[in-house]
Amino acid sequence: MESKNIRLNYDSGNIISPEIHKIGILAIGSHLENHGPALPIDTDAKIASYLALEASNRTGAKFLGIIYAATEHPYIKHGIHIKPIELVDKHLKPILKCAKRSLKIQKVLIVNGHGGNTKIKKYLPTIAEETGIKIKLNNRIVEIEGPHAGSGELSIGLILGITDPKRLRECENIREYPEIGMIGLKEARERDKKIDESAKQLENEGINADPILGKSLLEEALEDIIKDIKLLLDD
Ligand SMILES: Nc1nc(O)c(N)c(N[C@@H]2O[C@H](COP(=O)(O)O)[C@@H](O)[C@H]2O)n1
Ligand SMILES: [Fe+2]
Repeated sequence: MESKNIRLNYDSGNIISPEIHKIGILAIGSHLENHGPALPIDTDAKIASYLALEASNRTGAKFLGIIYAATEHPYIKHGIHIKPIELVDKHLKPILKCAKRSLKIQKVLIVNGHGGNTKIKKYLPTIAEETGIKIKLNNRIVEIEGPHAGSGELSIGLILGITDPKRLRECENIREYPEIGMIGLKEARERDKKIDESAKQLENEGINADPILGKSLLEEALEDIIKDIKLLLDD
């Protein structure tokens, strides 16, 4: 039951401005994607959720949770994904409309933790038009984390507590875990030059899970996310 005559304390707490309550932060990752033996299948969802919640805590913007699906090129066979248009129509648009209706959200920063989701960028103008919400997509962590399920994600996982350090040695077994660095995903490497380069990078450098690297990757991404929140606030 909604009570219209409650005056809410919009200026309370650690917030950058009372106007921040119009801004929502929505995480998107992948919950069903292989990341070798030392990382869970929902690594991308957990990394995106951590970044979205931490940015929300540091700025006061509203944390809107996470989308339950992800998209990917069909030739990258390391998880269960849906088509971009399905992700947009069945998951993204409904949650944005609900945030506007229930929380009076007017602007949303989507924090992405999965490489394949960068493809939703071309749908954002249409979604904004249809929902009346200003939308920005932040891919920073995906841009800087390096090869899939490689040193970057393993290091981030050490900070988040989702990497199993006892299984790091098994990451050398590419036959068993072809998704690591996408080294064993032959078709993906043939179809996408960037993926092939990323695989070669991991083959040359090997795996090195380092909490100092993990912390610096997360802080660099958070800095970029908070910059985007401030741009949305001023827009
Ligand atoms: N080029 C490219 N296309 C995709 O569709 C991808 N999923 C990726 N992934 C790259 O691998 C790293 C981690 O990926 P996830 O976040 O685990 O999907 C990162 O460097 C991505 O750019 N790359
Ligand atoms: Fe990942």
